[in-house]
Amino acid sequence: MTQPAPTLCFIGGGNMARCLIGGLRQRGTPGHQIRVAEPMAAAREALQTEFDVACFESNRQAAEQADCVVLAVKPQIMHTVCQELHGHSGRPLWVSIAAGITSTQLDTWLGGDQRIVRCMPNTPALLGVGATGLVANVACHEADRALAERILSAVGIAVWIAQEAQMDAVTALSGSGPAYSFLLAEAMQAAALRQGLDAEAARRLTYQTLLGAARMLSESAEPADQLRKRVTSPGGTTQAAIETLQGGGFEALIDRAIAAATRRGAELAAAAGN
Ligand SMILES: NC(=O)C1=CN([C@@H]2O[C@H](COP(=O)(O)OP(=O)(O)OC[C@H]3O[C@@H](n4cnc5c(N)ncnc54)[C@H](OP(=O)(O)O)[C@@H]3O)[C@@H](O)[C@H]2O)C=CC1
Ligand SMILES: O=C(O)[C@@H]1CCC=N1
Repeated sequence: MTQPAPTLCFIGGGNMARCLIGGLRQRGTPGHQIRVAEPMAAAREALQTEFDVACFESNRQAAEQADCVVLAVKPQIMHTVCQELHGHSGRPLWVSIAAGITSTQLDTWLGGDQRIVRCMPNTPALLGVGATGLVANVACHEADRALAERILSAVGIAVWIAQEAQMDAVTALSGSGPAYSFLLAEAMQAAALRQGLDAEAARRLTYQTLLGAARMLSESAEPADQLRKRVTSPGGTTQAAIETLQGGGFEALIDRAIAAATRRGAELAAAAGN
């Protein structure tokens, strides 16, 4: 028997909410099942036009009768927003996408004894190829976990994480991860220009190369290091590039970047208070 479709409410209609809403709409969630609270009138109008969803200025009004409320505001204002939603009568499942903020903080701010799934999606959700890590608090039932997984797996893969303490690392890896790939794309294009390619050729060749590599990673049975070795002819061009990258501390730099992002998650939580 098919389950009845849940009503979702997004608190905050910014970048990440738009990616999730766009991904859900493109994959068949009807607009009338999605409500969005967004303070800016122009942004509400744009959301309504683009996605045919109901938009509200008031967070409480938007959250009314929702089965699941997705908290999609910045970590810095999450405390204030939760206080505003405190006492919500419908006892929805809360799904937070905020970096850093813990389920214990959310539970306290929302009044206690709340069912909360903390998750970390990423922007490729817009195209249905997102990657989300999730963790449920102890108050959640199997049905809550199933609902959260259903929502997030509609826009990509959803991976349950063993311990909430690991969510900052998930944020650093896959939440922020698309930006690392975009930075690589920017750097590759700039370098190609310096080697004499024109901008359009550099752009097209860079994008298709990253797309091809991503598809090989996800569709081939071989791990990344094997795929890399297949490109790297001994004494050839790739080896020259890889040696330059590794000589410059590429792996150590990535390690430090992911560690910095992980730390920043914990700092955001600490700054938000209890
Ligand atoms: N961007 C990303 O790639 C990812 C972001 N996240 C998380 O998603 C959350 C949102 O980030 P992001 O979408 O990038 O940020 P945005 O600033 O784009 O979105 C936040 C939205 O919340 C709105 N807002 C501000 N104040 C309130 C309020 N009091 N009540 C309701 N809505 C409000 C903002 O409106 P206005 O613009 O008018 O202030 C804005 O539209 C963050 O917690 C972030 O950690 C998670 C995964 C990936
Ligand atoms: O940069 C940020 O803090 C958010 C969380 C992950 C991606 N963007």
